[in-house]
Amino acid sequence: MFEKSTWIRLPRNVVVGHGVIDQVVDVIDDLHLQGRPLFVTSPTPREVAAEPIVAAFEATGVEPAIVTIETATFDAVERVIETAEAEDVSYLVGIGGGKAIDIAKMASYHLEMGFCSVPTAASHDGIVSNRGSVPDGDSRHSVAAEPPLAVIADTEILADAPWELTTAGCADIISNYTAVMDWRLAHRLKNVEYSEYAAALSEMTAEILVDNADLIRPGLEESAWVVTKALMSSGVAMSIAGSSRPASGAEHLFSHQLDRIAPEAALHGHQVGVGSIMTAYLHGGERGIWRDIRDALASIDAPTTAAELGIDDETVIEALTTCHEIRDRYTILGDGMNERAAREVATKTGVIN
Ligand SMILES: NC(=O)C1=CN([C@@H]2O[C@H](COP(=O)(O)OP(=O)(O)OC[C@H]3O[C@@H](n4cnc5c(N)ncnc54)[C@H](O)[C@@H]3O)[C@@H](O)[C@H]2O)C=CC1
Ligand SMILES: O=C(CO)COP(=O)(O)O
Ligand SMILES: [Zn+2]
Repeated sequence: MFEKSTWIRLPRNVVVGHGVIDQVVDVIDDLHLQGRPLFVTSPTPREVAAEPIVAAFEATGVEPAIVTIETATFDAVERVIETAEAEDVSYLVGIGGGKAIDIAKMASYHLEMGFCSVPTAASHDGIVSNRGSVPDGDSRHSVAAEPPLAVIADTEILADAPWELTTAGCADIISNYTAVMDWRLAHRLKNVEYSEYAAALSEMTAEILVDNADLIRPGLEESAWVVTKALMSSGVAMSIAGSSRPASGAEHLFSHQLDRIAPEAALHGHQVGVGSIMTAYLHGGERGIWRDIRDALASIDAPTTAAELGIDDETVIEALTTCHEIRDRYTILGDGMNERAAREVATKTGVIN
C-alpha cells in the first residue's frame, strides 16, 4: 500500500517590481488578513521600508505594532512573540534582510499566525522558504518556520541597497551547486530523503543566475529583478523539499561556523560562496567544478578568498576542521577534515595563501 504524503506550503501572492512597496496594504487585503500587523525589522530596513509601510497602514486606520531586532537569536524570536502577544496583533510582516525575515517567520510559526515577507536586500534565499536558521549555543539547526503568505519585493529598494548585499544573494544561489552534491551524497550513503524536483529546481536556479551574470551589475535595477527571482526560486526548492537541503550543504556549515568563531566578519552569502569553492574541490578534485564556481563568484564581484572575506587563514582552517559538528547533516565533510587536508583544499583553491 502506498502511504507517502507531502504538504508543500508556498506563497499565494508574489509581487515583484519597481515601487511595489506601495501595494503592501492591497496585497494584505487580498489575503483577507485582518486586524493589527506586527512589523519585524532591523534599524536600516526600518527607515527604508518599514516606516513608509506603517504610514500606508495608518492612512487606512490601522496602527501597526513594530519591533526592531539587532541580532538573529532565539532571544530575539522570544521578544517578538512577547510583543505580538502584548500588542494583540493578528499577523506578522518581516521587513529587512535574512535575519529580520528569519526571526519573523520563526515567531509566526510559534504563534500560528500568518506571515508576509518584505525583503529589503537581495542577500539570501530565505525570502520564501519555510525554514529558519539562527545560532543556538554550539550548534545551528535549520528549524521549521512559517512560509510567507505573500512576498512583496520592491526592486527599487533592493537595487538601492549596498551592492555587496546583492552579490551575497548571488553567492547564496551559486552555492546551490555544492548543496545539491552534498544532498545526493547523503541520499546515496545515508538514505537521506531526497527530492529530484527540489534538487533540479535548485540547480537550475543557479544555472540561470550564472547564465545571466552579465545582467548583474551595480546600479542596474534589472539586477535586483534577476537575483530576487532566483532567491525566490531557491526558497521554493527548500519548501518543496521540506528542508534546507537543496540550498544548504557543507558550504553552509562552514559559513555557520565562521559566524561562531568570527562573528559579523562577512555576509552569509559571501561566506557560503567561498565555502562552496572548497567543497566543490572536495567533491570533484582538480577536474571538478570548483573553478567554475570561483569564476562565477568573481564575475559578480563576490569574494573568492579568505582575504576578500576579511577573515584570516587560520580561522578558515579552524572552521573547515570543526564545522561538521555544527549539526547532524551528512555532507562531503563526513566525520570531519583533519588540519592537513583542510590546509590542502584551502590552498589549492586559492582561498588561503
Ligand atoms: N531561512 C532561510 O532559508 C535562510 C536564512 N538565511 C539567513 O539569513 C541571514 C543572512 O541574511 P543577510 O540579509 O545577509 O543578513 P542581515 O539580515 O543581517 O542583513 C545584512 C545587513 O544589511 C542591512 N540591510 C538590509 N536591507 C538594507 C537596505 N535596503 N539598505 C541598507 N542596508 C540594508 C541589514 O540591516 C543588515 O545590517 C543569516 O542569518 C542566514 O542564516 C539565509 C538564507 C536562507
Ligand atoms: O542559508 C540557507 C540556504 O541558503 C539555509 O541555511 P540553514 O541550512 O541553516 O537553514
Ligand atoms: Zn544560505
